[in-house]
Amino acid sequence: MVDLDGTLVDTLGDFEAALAAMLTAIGRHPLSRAQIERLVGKGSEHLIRSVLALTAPAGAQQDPAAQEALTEQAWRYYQAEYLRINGQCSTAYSGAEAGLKALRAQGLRLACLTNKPIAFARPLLAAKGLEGYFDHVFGGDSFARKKPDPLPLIETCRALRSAPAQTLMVGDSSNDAAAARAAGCPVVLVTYGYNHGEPIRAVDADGFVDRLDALALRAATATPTQ
Ligand SMILES: O=C(O)COP(=O)(O)O
Repeated sequence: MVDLDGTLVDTLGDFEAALAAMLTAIGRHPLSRAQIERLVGKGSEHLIRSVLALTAPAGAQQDPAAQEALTEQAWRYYQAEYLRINGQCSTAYSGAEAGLKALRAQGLRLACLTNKPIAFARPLLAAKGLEGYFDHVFGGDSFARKKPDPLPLIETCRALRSAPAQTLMVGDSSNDAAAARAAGCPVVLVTYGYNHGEPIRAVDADGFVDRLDALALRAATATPTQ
């Protein structure tokens, strides 16, 4: 199973554009890509709440009800804008499509498992010509809990009809690795993704690859995994 943001597609440009529109609409300044990179990977609700906390006017005290109302409003702006620009400011990583194609050619069943809402994930994969490689696509709202909880990985293994120990998670972050460890799945991390702005090689994983097509080459000589 393969993560989406930071693993298959570099989506920072989409996040930057959608967040800038949302922040401007509520009278705040846009964030830089470096700031956004640290916040991506834990789903949209976490992103919106973190962005609102980071851009809150200094010394401002808000009561919880007003804060919830602002979060709701921000989410509505963000969702509409993200759906509008989804895929326009993002690029599939070099080697991503070739890697998926080669893994499929080896007879492996593939799932995309992202914390992105499913309503964002499907159109993005379609826009980048990647949707057809997957037997299943699951988003952050497809199950009751998101990565780093093991539940989405366990459910994805079930959908793939593959035991967790035989099912490889490919991701770009400590979030993906923690979920894989908790689910009992082996995990390989790509070295070019976001990892919440932290160095990727410090993360506990079973391997690292610089390109997805390099992973496919390695899989061709190893035990079958999904
Ligand atoms: O947080 C997101 O929206 C995307 O997260 P992902 O790295 O699981 O694709």
